Amino acid sequence: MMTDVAESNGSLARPQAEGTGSDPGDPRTGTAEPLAAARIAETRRRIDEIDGQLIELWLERARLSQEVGATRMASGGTRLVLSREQEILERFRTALGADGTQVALLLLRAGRGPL
Ligand SMILES: O=C(O)C(=O)C[C@]1(C(=O)O)C=C[C@@H](O)C=C1
Repeated sequence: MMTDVAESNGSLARPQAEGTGSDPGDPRTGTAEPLAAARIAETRRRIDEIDGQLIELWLERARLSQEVGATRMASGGTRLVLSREQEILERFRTALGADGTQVALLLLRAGRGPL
């Protein structure tokens, strides 16, 4: 499947076009070379495991964030704590660069909702 990807500059980029002159072989792996295809399939199994864990962690984090917000608001506190959000944004930016900031913004939104 060809899927557009949002680049950090806001433009949409197409992944490297299929059919750039080389033999795609099996379209599921993108190679005609059996050893490479086997290695790709094996590595993809690990990628799928990691993606599953990321999804679980994403959902768990969102639930915990909502719990913290509900506890604070039920006690008369604020919905948001912006200094805490800054800490989180900085942590992700330090570890992952500008894309880390984007990830952290999405993580925060998944928990407390849009600003
Ligand atoms: O840590 C908190 O106080 C939370 O409410 C959780 C959280 C987060 O998702 O990390 C969400 C909203 C706040 O503005 C800050 C952080």
